[in-house]
This record gives sequence, structure tokens and C-alpha cells, in this order.
Amino acid sequence: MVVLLDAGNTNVKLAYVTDDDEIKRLTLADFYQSITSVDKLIYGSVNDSSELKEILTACIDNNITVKKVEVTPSFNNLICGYNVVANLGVDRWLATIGARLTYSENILIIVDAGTAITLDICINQEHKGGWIAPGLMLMQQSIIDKAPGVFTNESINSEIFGTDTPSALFHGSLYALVAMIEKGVELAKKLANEDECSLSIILTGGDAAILNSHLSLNSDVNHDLVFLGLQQFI
Ligand SMILES: Nc1ncnc2c1ncn2[C@@H]1O[C@H](COP(=O)(O)OP(=O)(O)OP(=O)(O)O)[C@@H](O)[C@H]1O
Ligand SMILES: CC(C)(CO)[C@@H](O)C(=O)NCCC(=O)O
Ligand SMILES: [K+]
Repeated sequence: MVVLLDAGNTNVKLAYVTDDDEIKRLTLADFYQSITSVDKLIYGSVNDSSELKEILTACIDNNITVKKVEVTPSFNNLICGYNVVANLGVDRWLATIGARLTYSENILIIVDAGTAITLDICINQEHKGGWIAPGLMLMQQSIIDKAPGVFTNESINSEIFGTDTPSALFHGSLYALVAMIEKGVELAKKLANEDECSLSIILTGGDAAILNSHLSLNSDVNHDLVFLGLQQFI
């Protein structure tokens, strides 16, 4: 069995590839339970956490072949936009590879909404760079930490224009991210310099669904982007 691992800022996420080349999620408990049937582990990491180190040690103990994916100036025909490619987060690179292989539109707007939110632009076979900002939770928490009067409450934050603090904070942060994506689309279209170009917005990460439901543009939620990227390195 081939296992794919995405070591994010907060969580380690695992998946395996079925005989039909499908990606199926795997819990950490299931991974350890079935470790004797794992032949190979392919991983990308933006955070070498103790959780990751334990997994890698267990792999060595079980004679599993381990392969770490790093960012390279190009992958097949896809060109990386960063000048110093090692500085690009491998999660962003893998999501871009996964999206480029899955979607046929000329312009791809790839959004990973996790601890951080990242937005990457891919025009045809070129990654054009992107943006990094605090994610939905971090955006709210950073203000709570700095402003004594600001607080959150997940059960009372339903007002779009908040007349209470939790609603004001939640929707302020949510629409900052929604507006970021919409601005990214506008600027990417300008960069591509063609109104006729087809475009797709693909959202992944823990906050993909909520962003999808508030975007006024068409977008697709795909939780497997990073794994689809990792799968190319089998
Ligand atoms: N039950 C939950 N626990 C934690 N975060 C949640 C939960 N439900 C939704 N979220 C949202 O998901 C986000 C985290 O997304 P994700 O699961 O992709 O995390 P991550 O692994 O830390 O991301 P990254 O890839 O950046 O490391 C949080 O910012 C939060 O807003
Ligand atoms: C931006 C994050 C934290 C998102 O997970 C990650 O991709 C990362 O650590 N990137 C390195 C910096 C960069 O991509 O420019
Ligand atoms: K993520």
C-alpha cells in the first residue's frame, strides 16, 4: 500500500492510493493499525512536527520506503513561479500540481484555506505566484489576543453585518478572505491579459466549504489537491 502524507501547520493528513488509483483518507490510528501493509510513504511538509517525526520513525522501523517531496523549478511542463523555489511552501506547490492535472481551464485560482490561507495563480503551465494571509480562525484569534474588548462565540455569530461582537468579527474575517479571492480572480485575469480565457477557482483546506458558500463566483471544493500532487511522485 502507498500512503500519502501532508504535514500542515497544525495537522498531519494521511491518505492511501487504492488499486484503482483513487485517493482515500486514512486516520492516524488506521495508519498505525495497518502499518505492516504499507510499502511506501510519500510526503510533503511545511512543519516538521513531533507527530511527523514519530510517523517517519515508525516507517523506518517497518522498512517502509520514505520519499520527501520538495519544490523544484519545474514539474513535467509546469513551471514554478518563485525565484527561490525552496521558499515556496511545498503544500502550495503540490496543490498547484494537483489542480493543474485535474482542471483544464487556462487560469486556475488555487486557494488553500487552513491555518494560513494561500492563493496561487496558475496560467496555462506557469505558476505565477500568489498570496499568503492568516486563515479564518487565526484572523479572528489575532484580534482577540490584541484587543481586550473583542471576543468570539460560535453559537451567536449569524448576522452578516454584526450588531454583536462575535458576528462582526466572524463576518469581517470571512468577507476579508472572500474579497481576497475575488480580487485574486480580477488581477489574475488582468495578468493573463485575455478576457476569453477560461478560469476555475478551486478551494481546499478546512475552510473551503464556508468560503465556497459565500463567494459570488463559481468555485469548486476539492479536498484532495495536495494528495493529487503527492500521487504524482509515486
Ligand atoms: N473542528 C475544527 N477544528 C479546527 N479547525 C476547524 C474546524 N472546523 C473548521 N476549521 C477551520 O479549518 C481551519 C484549518 O484548516 P485545515 O484543516 O486545512 O488546517 P491545517 O492542517 O492547519 O492547515 P494547514 O494546511 O495550513 O496546516 C481553521 O482555520 C478553522 O477555521
Ligand atoms: C504559507 C504556508 C504556511 C501555508 O501552509 C506554507 O505554504 C509555507 O510555510 N510556505 C512558505 C512560504 C511561502 O510559500 O512563500
Ligand atoms: K490546508
